[in-house]
Amino acid sequence: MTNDVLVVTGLSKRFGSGPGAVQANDAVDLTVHAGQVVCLLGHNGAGKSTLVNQVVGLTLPDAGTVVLDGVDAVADPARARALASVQAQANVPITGLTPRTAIALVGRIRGLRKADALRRADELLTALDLQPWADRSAEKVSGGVARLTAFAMAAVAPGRLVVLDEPTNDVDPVRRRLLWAEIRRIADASAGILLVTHNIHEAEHVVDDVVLLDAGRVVAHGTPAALVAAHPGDTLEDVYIRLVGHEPPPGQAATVPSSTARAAA
Ligand SMILES: Nc1ncnc2c1ncn2[C@@H]1O[C@H](COP(=O)(O)OP(=O)(O)OP(=O)(O)O)[C@@H](O)[C@H]1O
Repeated sequence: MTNDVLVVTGLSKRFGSGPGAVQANDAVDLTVHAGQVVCLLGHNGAGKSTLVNQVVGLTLPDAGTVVLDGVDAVADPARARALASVQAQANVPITGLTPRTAIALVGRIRGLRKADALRRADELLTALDLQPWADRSAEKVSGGVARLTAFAMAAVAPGRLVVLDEPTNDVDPVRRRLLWAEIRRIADASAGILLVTHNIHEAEHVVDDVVLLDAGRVVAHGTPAALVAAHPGDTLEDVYIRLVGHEPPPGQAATVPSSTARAAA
C-alpha cells in the first residue's frame, strides 16, 4: 500500500477535431496522498469533470497516466473503479428506493456485510441530519436531500480514493457544514479525496491542497494558505479571481452594484 493514492501525470483530453475542438485537459499533473483532501477549482468548462472522469475510467485520455493506488487506471479501468468511490456531478437515479436502502445497497455492492451496510447507512444519515427523510421514497425527497444521499452512497464504503464532483450543490448551509465534517472524517480514516467544488469560501477552510484549472491547464497548485501568501489578496477567492477571473465585456460592470447604489439609481 502506497501513501500516494492517486498520481496523475501529463493527462490530456481533447474533444472533437478541427476549429471546434476543445482541449478539455492539457498536460495535467496532480497527486492525492492518503489522508489528503485535494480540491479542483476552475470556471465552468475548465475541465474538472473531464479530469475526474478519466481518473475513474469513464473517459479515455489522449495522453498521460493515471495511477490509482499503484494500479494503471487507463489500462485497467475496472480495477481502478473498484478502488475509487465516486459521487458524480449528476445524481444516480434511485427511483423505487429510500435514502437508507440506496446507501445500504451501495455498501453491499462494495462488499460490506448486510449488518455493517445498514449500520454505516444509519451513521451517515445521522451525521448528515437526514434521518427525517431516511425512509421516504426517493422520488419525494428534496434536491438537497437527494444530493446528500448521493454523497452518502459514495461514503458508505469509501475506496482508497473518494471522488466528489460538486457535493455541496443544493445543500443548505447547516448540512454543508455536516458534509464538510464528514469529508474530513473520511480523509482522516486514510482515504484520499479528490473534490470538485465552486464553493471556494468553504473549501478554503477544509481542503489540504488546491489545484486551479483554467482552460484545461493547471495554473496554480498548493495549500490554500500558500496560494493566498503567493498572490495578492486576502482569500482563496481573491486568488481565484486574480488568476482566472476574466475581464467583463466592454461596457459591463465588473461587480454587482450594492443595494444602496441600486436604491439610489
Ligand atoms: N463529451 C464531450 N464532448 C465534447 N465536449 C465535451 C465533452 N465533455 C466535456 N466537454 C467540453 O470540455 C470542456 C470541459 O468540460 P468539463 O465538464 O470537464 O468542465 P467542468 O470544469 O467540469 O465544468 P463545470 O464546472 O461547468 O461542471 C468544456 O468545454 C465542455 O464543453
